[in-house]
Amino acid sequence: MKKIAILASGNGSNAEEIIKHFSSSQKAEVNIIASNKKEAYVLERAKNHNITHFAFTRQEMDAGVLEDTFVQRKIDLVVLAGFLLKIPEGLIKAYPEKIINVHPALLPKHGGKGMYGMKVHQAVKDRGDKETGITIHYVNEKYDDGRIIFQESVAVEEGDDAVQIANKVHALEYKYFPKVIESLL
Ligand SMILES: Nc1nc2c(c(=O)[nH]1)N[C@@H](CN(C=O)c1ccc(C(=O)N[C@@H](CCC(=O)O)C(=O)O)cc1)CN2
Ligand SMILES: NCC(=O)N[C@@H]1O[C@H](COP(=O)([O-])[O-])[C@@H](O)[C@H]1O
Repeated sequence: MKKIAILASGNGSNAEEIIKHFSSSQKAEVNIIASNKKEAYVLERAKNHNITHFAFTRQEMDAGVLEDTFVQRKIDLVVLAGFLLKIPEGLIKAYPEKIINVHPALLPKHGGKGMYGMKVHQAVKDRGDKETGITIHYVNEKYDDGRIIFQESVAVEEGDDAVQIANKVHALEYKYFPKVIESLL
């Protein structure tokens, strides 16, 4: 049974879709969920699904709590699902090409420091892009710079506001992220 760890900083709707996708799988399980925000709703979702979960501070992350925990639990794949801190070198070294992230745009467009959540969708709107989408990529030491694994696009229509764009992107995430994760295990 392959073991998945999820890192998230907020609501956790992607985490929930991943949990549901693997809930009856013989191949893999969501083994642990962790957040840098003790009040993040993703931790409530983990609790509701009886999945081990914990909160950590930036200092604890920089001291190696994530790689220590994940190596001890024999985690096979680390999944970033709305995680908003930079993954430190220690975790990347411990999990080379084993940390993946979903970005809510078609990288290299609208990526990098400061580009997360609604900020991304507002940028798509402000730029007047005719399409947006999702990018699933390996995580390296820079933001949104790792090797791209998968992209899917969706049209941005004239009257779409940032929230409507976000909803379209979320639909793509829920449809494809769990399947791409499964394909990597
Ligand atoms: N080493 C890496 N760490 C992370 C990556 C990555 O590619 N390499 N991806 C991000 C996820 N992400 C985009 O997909 C992303 C998340 C957050 C930011 C950002 O600018 N964060 C702010 C802090 C926000 C906060 O504390 O609430 C910042 O760094 O100032 C950019 C991109 C996850 N980690
Ligand atoms: N740059 C990183 C970034 O913006 N990630 C985005 O945060 C959202 C988290 O939603 P969720 O907590 O409901 O899954 C997702 O749309 C994800 O693509």
